[in-house]
Amino acid sequence: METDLYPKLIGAAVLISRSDGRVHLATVKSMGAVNSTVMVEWNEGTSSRGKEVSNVQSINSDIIDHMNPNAFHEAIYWRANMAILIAHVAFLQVKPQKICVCVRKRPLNKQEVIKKEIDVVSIPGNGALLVHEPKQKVDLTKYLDNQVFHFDFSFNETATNDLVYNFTAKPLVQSIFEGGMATCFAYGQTGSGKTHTMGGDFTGRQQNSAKGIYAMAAQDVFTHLNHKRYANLELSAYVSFFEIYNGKVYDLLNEKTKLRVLEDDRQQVQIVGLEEVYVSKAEEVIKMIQQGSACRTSGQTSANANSSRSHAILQIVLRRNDRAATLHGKFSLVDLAGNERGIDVSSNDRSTLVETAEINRSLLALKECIRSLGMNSDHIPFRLCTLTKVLRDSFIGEKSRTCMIAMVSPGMASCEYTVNTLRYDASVHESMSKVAELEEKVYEQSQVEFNKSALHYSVQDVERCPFSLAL
Ligand SMILES: Nc1ncnc2c1ncn2[C@@H]1O[C@H](COP(=O)(O)OP(=O)(O)OP(=O)(O)O)[C@@H](O)[C@H]1O
Repeated sequence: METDLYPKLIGAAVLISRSDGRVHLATVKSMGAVNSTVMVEWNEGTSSRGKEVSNVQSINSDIIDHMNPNAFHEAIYWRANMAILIAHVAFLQVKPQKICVCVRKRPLNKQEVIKKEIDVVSIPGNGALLVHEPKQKVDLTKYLDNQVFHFDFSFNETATNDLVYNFTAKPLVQSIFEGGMATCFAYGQTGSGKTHTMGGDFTGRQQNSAKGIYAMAAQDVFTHLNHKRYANLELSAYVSFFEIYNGKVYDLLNEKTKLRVLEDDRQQVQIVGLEEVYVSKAEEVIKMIQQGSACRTSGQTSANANSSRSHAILQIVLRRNDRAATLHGKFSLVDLAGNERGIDVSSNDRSTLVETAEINRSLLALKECIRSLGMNSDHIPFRLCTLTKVLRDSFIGEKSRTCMIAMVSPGMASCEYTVNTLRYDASVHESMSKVAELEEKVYEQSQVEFNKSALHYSVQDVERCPFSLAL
């Protein structure tokens, strides 16, 4: 195998299937140049596990170059020559889903640990999540009500932003180059990790914007843009960054100028005067993320001292290099405001309560839109709020792709919110399943042939992963 291809595989997401039927999300950590070995790592419970697979046999450089999840075939074939371990790694065709619904649990934070909060969320893997909700019977005996939720993917507290990105937003980058609209939402209770996931890791109050999904998506957009496959499309990338606060739009790249949202006679929604900046490399986008995040509206809630009280939307827009700069594709990355019940907001101030009511109203409207989409309804209630209005074109059209990542806090004190978030996410997941079933049938006919019986994991899981490894 050509060793210069190794760096391109590092960080790639793999799905590992164990002989006992357990499935784990993993990443390629390193590639050994000497004897063609690959080291993969995954999380099991709270500990991290790794495995070295040796004797990598062949690799198709063209496919690795493209890293196109929609075009993966069995282009890479690795076989481990160990007695107990027979590894079969294959690039498989990843099914481009209309909507992917995932959940991510954050670790207990310092305050929760000091308060000796009990972790009530466990992630057994394979898209499942368990909430152990403490309840009381009428005779006052206490018991744990264990509720199970199922999603496309569930990430535990040890998952990195990289891993979450690989399974959620990364597959959507491709779709905007194919002329589609993609949207990735981070949803959850205030303080559950939405900004951490989208905007980047925090070290104290400092946010590392290069480590968030915004930046990773930008990086991938430039990787695609610079690839020979898309050269003839003659595309350029532009970025806009705005927030929706109390139903009003503010430009985060232009001193928080208040903007108007108008709908033209062709039902195209326009944000009048929104700054759309030409960008030529990911570093420029990272600077804009820092600039925009710094002026986002924040406040204090009972769960987060520095809570974002607005929906922030970063859009990476692809335009053709023609005179009209025709829109080719658009990726909207949305860090939603934290959902919190009005009575739990620490302040009794009327404006804070109005703010909370507005946040919850828009989140409900968003769910309604996604639900209507899931039911293939003729009427999608986009006009319910500003958030759904400005994202109108992200939902419509055959080529639109959406990913919803629900964040949950693990502490017992957050249990009620966690369950609410999961119900919201699960209902989105459920409403899309009818569409998914139909797509599944069509897709199965066009699926590349591979020996399903040799793989222990469910076909559905495999199709969603960039590539897979059976142990
Ligand atoms: N996966 C994680 N690993 C480590 N720390 C995390 C993780 N997720 C969140 N945190 C930490 O938890 C705190 C709150 O996270 P964050 O601000 O991202 O929450 P949020 O959901 O955006 O809240 P809000 O809606 O109030 O803005 C931050 O200090 C962040 O660093």
